[in-house]
Amino acid sequence: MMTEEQVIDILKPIQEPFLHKSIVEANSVKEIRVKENYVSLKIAITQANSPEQMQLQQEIVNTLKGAGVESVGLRFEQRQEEGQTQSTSDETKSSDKKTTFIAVASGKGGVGKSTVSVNLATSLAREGKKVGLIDADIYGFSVPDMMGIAERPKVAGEQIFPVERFGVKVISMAFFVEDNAPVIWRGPMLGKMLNNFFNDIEWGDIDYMILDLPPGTGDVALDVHKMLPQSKELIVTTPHPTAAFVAARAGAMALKTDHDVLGVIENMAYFESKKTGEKEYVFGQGGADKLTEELQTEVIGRIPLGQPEMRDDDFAPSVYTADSKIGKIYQDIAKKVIEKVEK
Ligand SMILES: Nc1ncnc2c1ncn2[C@@H]1O[C@H](COP(=O)(O)OP(=O)(O)OP(=O)(O)O)[C@@H](O)[C@H]1O
Repeated sequence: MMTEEQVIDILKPIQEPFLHKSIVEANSVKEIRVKENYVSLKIAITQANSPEQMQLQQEIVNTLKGAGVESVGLRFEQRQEEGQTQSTSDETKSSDKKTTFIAVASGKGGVGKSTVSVNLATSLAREGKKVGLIDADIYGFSVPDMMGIAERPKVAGEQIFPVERFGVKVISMAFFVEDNAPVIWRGPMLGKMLNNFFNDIEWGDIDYMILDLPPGTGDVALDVHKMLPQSKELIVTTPHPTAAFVAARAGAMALKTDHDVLGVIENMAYFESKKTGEKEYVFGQGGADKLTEELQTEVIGRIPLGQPEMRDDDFAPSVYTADSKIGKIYQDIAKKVIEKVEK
């Protein structure tokens, strides 16, 4: 049987991922228990529930097993400044109390719901918020491509860690299907999958959880409403009166299920000439105003037509940079959302 001192010796070469010194030297090993061929450890890490924690976990397990330990039990906790530690083992999931859920909905496809979800999430993160984004558009998931996400979530045992991009933690159905195969699921399966997105992912602390809903008022939208009675709704429409008319149905569903409608975002609201600054209302005018009247809410922002700049160094085809004109409009939208939620 191994002694505690021997375990410490074995752990010495392993680095604390954030402090760049050994976990032993950094006093990260808080508890050691050895019972026959079983070693149980409690480790304090600078950033609990991070991908680094997962790598450290693997390294510790592999190292101990390499030294002949048969089974390893590991618990992590958040490292505290004053040498005090607080267990986070029960807090790995997002704590619902603090998290504001915002479902982004539209009456029909193609109005820019996913583009708005992605840019709202990124802008909230730019405001310093902890943001999660669930691509709940499980039939037509597009968020990873839009944000230029190539990697897949890290998995450790039963834990799944969302992929982080521009400070936003992202989970999409795209991560779980092979080769972009279409998802053909029936209603009950969809609800189950959404449930998994909420409960089986290690979100950590989240201030704002954005949900990119499928277009329309189908099963998934309804499931989200049932599952998250507290979620707030943001409705995306184009300025065309017909689009707004269809969007009103999505809004009506939110209201019927007692959900708070935060407001309306009018996307593709106008085209602004770079030369003259003149605005052309390509898709008509008045749709969002009509919708807000109907839903007794307000227009949170109007986004003109325009594609994000293409950047080779940080490819994300649908994310507007912070200093671009549309990026700034999204920043104002994020500020307004924060003000409305936190006032
Ligand atoms: N303001 C805009 N200016 C120019 N193009 C835009 C704008 N907003 C969105 N688009 C483009 O319109 C297309 C549809 O956008 P997006 O996928 O976000 O819509 P959606 O409502 O989520 O669609 P679906 O419901 O089919 O997933 C995309 O190609 C997107 O790049």
